[in-house]
Amino acid sequence: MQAVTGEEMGAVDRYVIETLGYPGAMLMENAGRAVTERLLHYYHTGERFLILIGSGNNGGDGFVIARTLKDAKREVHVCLIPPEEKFKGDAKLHKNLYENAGYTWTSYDPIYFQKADIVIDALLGTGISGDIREPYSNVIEAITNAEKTVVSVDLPSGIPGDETTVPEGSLQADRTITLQQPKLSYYTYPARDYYGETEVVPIGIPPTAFEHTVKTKRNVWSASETANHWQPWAASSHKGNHGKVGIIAGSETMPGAAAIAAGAAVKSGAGLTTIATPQSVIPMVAAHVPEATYFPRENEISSFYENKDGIAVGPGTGFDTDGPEILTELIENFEGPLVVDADGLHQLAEMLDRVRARKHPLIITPHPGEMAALIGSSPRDVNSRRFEVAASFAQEHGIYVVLKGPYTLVATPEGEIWINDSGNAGLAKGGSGDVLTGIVLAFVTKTNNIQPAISSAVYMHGYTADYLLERGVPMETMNAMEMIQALPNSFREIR
Ligand SMILES: NC(=O)C1=CN([C@@H]2O[C@H](COP(=O)(O)OP(=O)(O)OC[C@H]3O[C@@H](n4cnc5c(N)ncnc54)[C@H](O)[C@@H]3O)[C@@H](O)[C@H]2O)[C@@H](O)CC1
Ligand SMILES: [K+]
Repeated sequence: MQAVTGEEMGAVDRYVIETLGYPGAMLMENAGRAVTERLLHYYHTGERFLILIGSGNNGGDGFVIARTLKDAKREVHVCLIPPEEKFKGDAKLHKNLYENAGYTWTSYDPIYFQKADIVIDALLGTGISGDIREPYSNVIEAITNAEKTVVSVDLPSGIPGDETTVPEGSLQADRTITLQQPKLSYYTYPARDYYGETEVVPIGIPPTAFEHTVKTKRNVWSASETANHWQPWAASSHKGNHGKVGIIAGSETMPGAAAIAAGAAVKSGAGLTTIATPQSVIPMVAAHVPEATYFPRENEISSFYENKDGIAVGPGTGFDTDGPEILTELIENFEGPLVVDADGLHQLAEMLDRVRARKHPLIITPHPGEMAALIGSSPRDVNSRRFEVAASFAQEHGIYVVLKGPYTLVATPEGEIWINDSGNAGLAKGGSGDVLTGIVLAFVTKTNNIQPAISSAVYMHGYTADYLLERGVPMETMNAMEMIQALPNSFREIR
């Protein structure tokens, strides 16, 4: 499913209307009917509806919803927020149809909240710009104070379609029925919290309209995509087929990161895993990952990477003195997929010219803080424009960016984005990133199809946390070792 900004949705609408000849009023009819169908599905025990209508096309949808609910003999009161002469175009047409059907409305008065069970928010849609102005800010405050169930049409009023900060006083919906495509704001926080339960309903716009108008591809990657891209093991395979991976990880103060990343790689299908870590750390890590072989990091690193099919570098390395040289050498000379995480990312900012010159896949897995350090900005800035930051950094440097967080984004060198929809807050703790690095490394090794491999790894990482949560493991106690142990179960369910 493709996610769009408000502006892109507007361009799609214009294309459908002007180039394909669909009447705008028909799309509005489809939109309103699709919402009514869902409302009748959820609320079928005599609930009373109050529909609040704004002056734009979101309000126009409101008139269709009102008419079709009344046709279905439901109890509905309709309040217009702006004066009636403000309605134009398709919204005005549907206001007329509503009236011609013999149905009535009143001006807005908060008294009507008293006789309502469900408030339908058809105030503001993707046409919002800037802070919420009167009279809408007042009405939204009154909705909040009324403490009724709120269902928003397309998006909660105030929240824009694109990713940005949330305007103060935006409406908190219990449920949102989004029209045709999910909007970017749905995949960004804190905007996501305002949507409540959300579903997307089709309104009859054909795929060709998106192909012709939306330049940036941003698609959701979920269980079905992961299953479709699963690489089954052939019966005749041997350990060399599944990739020889190398993990440069761990240090005296952070040995666990090596054990976790390598443990995850071993359980995610890597054929042979070798860990490069300081000599003194090897016995501790080996006690946890007996399947791996070991390489003292003090040795010449070229003999470590030369025969590998994929390398990950960074978890818990601390990387003090030898870090930059190792990373530079890998970027310049290692010919397989190279995954750079954690401490490796701290050095990468100084090597971006080398990164751009690299011919082989480079995958970085920053959290917003690490991403901010790479672009010389703040985590707050990154979080307010995750899509833009991930896509432009990936494109500019010709790499794959895995920008972690809720709805982890995978951006490709072409600037396409894949939005991951698995995972929960149990992942927001130390060690979880090391698990992801191990799974990503195992999946990207021995394939030429890098983006599906990364997205599948990200999906499985999140899904494994969901699997644990569903089986009663509290988010607070979820840890990296449990995640690794649960991989066989979550793999079995998805592949
Ligand atoms: N053909 C189309 O374009 C379709 C549009 N649809 C609906 O139309 C919506 C978009 O319609 P519009 O582009 O008319 O815009 P909206 O209906 O979202 O809002 C536009 C209105 O909001 C006011 N406004 C904008 N920013 C404001 C602010 N900060 N504070 C207070 N008021 C503000 C404007 O003055 C204008 O009256 C979609 O969200 C969807 O619900 C659907 O009917 C499907 C078809
Ligand atoms: K709305």
